[in-house]
Amino acid sequence: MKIIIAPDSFKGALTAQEAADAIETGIHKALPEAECIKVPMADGGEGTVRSLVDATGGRMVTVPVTGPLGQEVEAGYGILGDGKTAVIEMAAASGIQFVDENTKNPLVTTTYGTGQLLEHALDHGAHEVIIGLGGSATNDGGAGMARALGVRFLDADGKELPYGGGALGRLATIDATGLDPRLESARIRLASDVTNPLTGPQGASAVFGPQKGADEAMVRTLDSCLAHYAAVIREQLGRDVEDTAGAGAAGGLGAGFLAFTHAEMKSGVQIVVETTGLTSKSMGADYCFTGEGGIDFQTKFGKTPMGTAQAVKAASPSCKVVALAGSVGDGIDQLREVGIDAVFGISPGAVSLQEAIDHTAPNLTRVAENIARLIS
Ligand SMILES: O=C(O)[C@H](O)CO
Repeated sequence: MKIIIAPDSFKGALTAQEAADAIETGIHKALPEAECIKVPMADGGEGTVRSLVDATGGRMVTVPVTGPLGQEVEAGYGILGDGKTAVIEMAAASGIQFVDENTKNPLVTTTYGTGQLLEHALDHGAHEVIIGLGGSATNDGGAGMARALGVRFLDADGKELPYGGGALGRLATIDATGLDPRLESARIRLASDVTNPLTGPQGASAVFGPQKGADEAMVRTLDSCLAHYAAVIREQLGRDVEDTAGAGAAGGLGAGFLAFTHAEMKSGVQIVVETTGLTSKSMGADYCFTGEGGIDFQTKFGKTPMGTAQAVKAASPSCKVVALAGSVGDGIDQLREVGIDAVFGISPGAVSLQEAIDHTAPNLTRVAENIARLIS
């Protein structure tokens, strides 16, 4: 019997690799002969770098870069097992965790450090880069990222603008002549956590600005700065990035990548499926065990268990897909439509969140073993 084990991480408890190990232990207690193939998964959100590094036998690299407030921070990214693909989560360099209640200020925060990570990856031989967008402290449209890669953003007097989305209203000229030429040929795939446009009521500033410290007046300022930025990009670079789905991700970093590189925007789980080779590994599979910390109807909008189920069933239509979750929310019946045949909560009873987190591995093992006993 061939069983694919392809969970996401269980946030705060286990990496995807650790979750897969715990599930495998349970299955082997009941089905010692089963051929288990472990594929740590992710959907582009937090944990994606770790899962892809683990799934491909890659390695982590840590680099000092400029944090969102201009401070030095240590940021990690992954080089995958093929040695030529880098995976960067923008939040590692420019994330919300680097600011606090007193310092968060999306008028001034910058994605410069994300650009430095990308440059470091190119310097170390990456030809393909996967960038996870989301969890940012920034609202600068990716101008900081582009600046780190050689673009100059000038005001009407020809002076370089300071960091931050609040300065973009004064943008007069984009000088992209110094843009790193390696970006011409690098394949960049953006794994976005949202599909919002750059500006407007559904845009980066209106929807995500408040969580980064913007009040109503600041949201209006930031939104008009990004609209002006998009207009200058349109005029001077001939690219229209304002309304593209995902352009508003990570404070408009999506738009920055679309404006200054040949990046393609894709669903995060799709990128992970492609990179791990999940579909080909699933040929002839009888069962698939997937899972995530929390599962509910939203899982069908592109989260890991859904993307996993679709990839596995594309390879083996008769494969049964079982999802294990720390918490099971409303509407899980809807998940059958997207290929998840059954969902099991792993908690043994009413316990505190901390207890549930602490016991995630043995709980996964116990439930996987019991399901495997039914199968056997
Ligand atoms: O970083 C952000 O702005 C949100 O996570 C949406 O991408």
